[in-house]
Amino acid sequence: MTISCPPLCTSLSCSSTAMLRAVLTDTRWSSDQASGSSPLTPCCSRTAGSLRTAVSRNPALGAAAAASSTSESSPSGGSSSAAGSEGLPPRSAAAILQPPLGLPGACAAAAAEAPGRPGWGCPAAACTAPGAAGTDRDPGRLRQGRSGAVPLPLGTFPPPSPHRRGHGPAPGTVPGPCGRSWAMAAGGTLLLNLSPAPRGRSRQSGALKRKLQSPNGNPPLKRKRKPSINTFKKPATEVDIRQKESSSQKSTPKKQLTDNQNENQKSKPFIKTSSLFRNNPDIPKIHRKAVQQVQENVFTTDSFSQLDLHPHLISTINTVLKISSMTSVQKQTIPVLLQGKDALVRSQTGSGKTLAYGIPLVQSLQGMESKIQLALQSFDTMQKLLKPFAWIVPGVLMGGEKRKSEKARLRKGINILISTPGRLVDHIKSTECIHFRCTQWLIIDEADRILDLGFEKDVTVILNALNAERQTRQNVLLSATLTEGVTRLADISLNDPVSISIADETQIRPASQMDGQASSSSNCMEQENFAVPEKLKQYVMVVPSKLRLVTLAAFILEKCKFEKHHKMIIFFSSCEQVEFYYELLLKVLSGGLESEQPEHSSLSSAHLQFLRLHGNMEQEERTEVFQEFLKSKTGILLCTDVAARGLDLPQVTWIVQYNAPASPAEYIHRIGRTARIGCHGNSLLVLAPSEAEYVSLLASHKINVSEMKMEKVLSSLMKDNRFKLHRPGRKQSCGTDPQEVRERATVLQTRFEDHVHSSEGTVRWAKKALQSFLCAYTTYPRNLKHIFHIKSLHLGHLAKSFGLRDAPQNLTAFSAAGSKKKAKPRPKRSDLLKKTRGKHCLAEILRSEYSSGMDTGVSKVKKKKNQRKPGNQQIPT
Ligand SMILES: Nc1ncnc2c1ncn2[C@@H]1O[C@H](COP(=O)(O)OP(=O)(O)OP(=O)(O)O)[C@@H](O)[C@H]1O
Repeated sequence: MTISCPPLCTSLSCSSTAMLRAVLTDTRWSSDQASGSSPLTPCCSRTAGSLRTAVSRNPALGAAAAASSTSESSPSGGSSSAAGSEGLPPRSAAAILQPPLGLPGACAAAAAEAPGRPGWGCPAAACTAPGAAGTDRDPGRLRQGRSGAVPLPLGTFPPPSPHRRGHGPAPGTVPGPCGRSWAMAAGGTLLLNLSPAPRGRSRQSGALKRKLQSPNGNPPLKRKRKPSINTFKKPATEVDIRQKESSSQKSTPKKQLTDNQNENQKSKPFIKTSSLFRNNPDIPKIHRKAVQQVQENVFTTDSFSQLDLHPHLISTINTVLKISSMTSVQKQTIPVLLQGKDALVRSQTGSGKTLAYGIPLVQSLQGMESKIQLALQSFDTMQKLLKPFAWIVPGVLMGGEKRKSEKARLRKGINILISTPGRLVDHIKSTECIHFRCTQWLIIDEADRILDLGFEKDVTVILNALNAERQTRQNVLLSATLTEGVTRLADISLNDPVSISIADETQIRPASQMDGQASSSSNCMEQENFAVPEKLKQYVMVVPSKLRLVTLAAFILEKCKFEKHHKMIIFFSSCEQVEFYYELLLKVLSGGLESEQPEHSSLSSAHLQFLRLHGNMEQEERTEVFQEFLKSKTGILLCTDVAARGLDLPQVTWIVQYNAPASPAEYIHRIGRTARIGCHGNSLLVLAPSEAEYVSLLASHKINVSEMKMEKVLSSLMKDNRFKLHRPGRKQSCGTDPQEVRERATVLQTRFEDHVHSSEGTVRWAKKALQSFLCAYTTYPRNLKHIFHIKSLHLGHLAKSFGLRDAPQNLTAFSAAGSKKKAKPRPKRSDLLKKTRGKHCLAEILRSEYSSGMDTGVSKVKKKKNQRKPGNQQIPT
């Protein structure tokens, strides 16, 4: 989004990964609703106009802006007089709002490409998103706000989806605004929305301690545990495994002499790996009705030269971007925006939405009279698009950079401002020179995400600020999914928008029809159908908790080691899990075990490159990781939902959802990181037996998934002799002998457990990861509680998937924190972790993911690697 600054802002866009791509230009904000089938359907008339007029805004801005515009200089690059102060005609401005992501996707790329441009490039830090704490979910107030003659009340947007989970964003996450040129960050409001204090949950405080409930209604699998680790009844084969492993190690001189780890292991007391394959709940048969998925044609045969664009722009598209024909969403959106209309655009992931608004935006701005010779500072797409139009200056506000330098940039003038909502609001409140008098475009990208993250309050502030200074503006609102909240946002931000939906079939109703009806988000969820890329194959695998870790490991080995040439993203529900599994998989799958099978050096040397990305990482490091994964042809990225939206990562072949997303919409965004722009891709959703019904939920949204069998995945271990159980006299392994597969899985599990139990620190680390998983689990929306209820989890089984041999004893209080308080608080509860702890934990997760970069209370993972090592005391708490 381009924000016109003192000197000049032409367009304003806010986006965060899930950002609101908002390009403010002239006058209005547009929103759409992709209803109906017809692509270009005039939207219902809106009352938003009144909103604009009604906006009151601190006059200070305008005045301040005017005053500030006296600054001089030219942008770093130097060229001319920047917009500065004097005399320079105000630049037109465009603003693009995106959800705060921390990832400067394209931005980072751009930054890298333009090293000489100070202050440019995606400042890593995510924007600050002042908490949306004040969110008002009352739809009635929303209506009032938009029609009234008063400024939009803060937080009157559509009720944020109550199901947003906190992680990931992963609840935190967002990959920052990266994938997209503009982004706005989400704010603290998120916390309130995402952490539905386990209402509706009747939990017994002690339940989590061991077994929360017997899976599938079977008799409790409770096993009595004594203090001794040898209490378990041991399955003969697994005892053997441990012993055999030990003896086989002894028989190999190399191992004894060269591997300290092995030595240490041998000296440890014998600890049995409990059975992985016993006492698991039955894997239910997946019942899913075959549904006809919504398909959208990505490409058209029409070329950009058919459009009335500046010849340099067409030439740039063809030669720099190397694109010749338009995608469907571009074909339908660009002409509408060129006509100066507002639009609400819904099109599937990876279909080219960025250029759908980027091209008309640049076309619009290149004609402006005040052409300031500023060095180009843009990222990726916008930077390339602007190549022939050097006078159009883009800028990014995303946090991660000192406010002072951002202010300096604003003072010099920016034509296209890309910002997260929180960061922009921060500047609106604290930067005197900022003004929106010349803002011609507002682009709100990833609108649904912005609302999910609870940024309605920030968006309201921005709308009021814009409307107070300029009534006319072209507005665009884009999203891959269209929720009730998005249509409400469209209603207040767009002016008589054209609704563009690429799906051949959609049942999304116009906002006008939703009023008074589908008020609950759950209803909305039930009704919305999502378009899935045609060449995306979706799989689901039901895996008992105990086997989750080894199955994931087997899957990674199969795809990334044996099949090779795969690039994989694995989604987790919390930052702590990402850190934990990153270290664990790195150490066990691609670390120190190689020397154990020199005879298989060709296989063992296959390089598994693990990366991780989450909101608790410093922005600078996130950017590095993003860039590394972007350029890599293979690799495994472990991440939270910070990478779920907006990121345009080429050549990703597999998306694994190790923890199920909180909504079908989030599912769509995650899988949308592959099969982009007509390419092939695959996705795998891992579910516990008790979660199998999620498949039906997906089917109700016309999302088809095929079943992948756990046994087949585990059989991949037959290809990796590191996990072979050496039995004297055993014949050469052949095929996929189920017994041997189980043995190998147990050997692998033992390796994981050995690593986790190698020190107190790693055990703590594992418990912490487990704890964060439970915390996240409590935040599934109420309408999904029948599928994801913490009472369905078996803590002992779950512990194994974190490499723990026993269920942690001290999670009761924590788990209670996430549940509804039922009985009277126990005496010392307040001193335990309890509710506040749970909420705090979740809050941290969320905040960290969507931080605008301004908050200070979140503990970030330090860049120094040793600080992240398991066992290190500085593990974030
Ligand atoms: N007309 C086109 N022809 C070929 N490639 C294109 C075209 N338009 C865009 N692309 C490429 O397609 C990829 C995806 O585009 P983009 O990121 O804009 O998708 P999106 O619809 O915004 O996805 P999401 O909803 O997941 O954010 C980008 O790499 C972009 O360069």
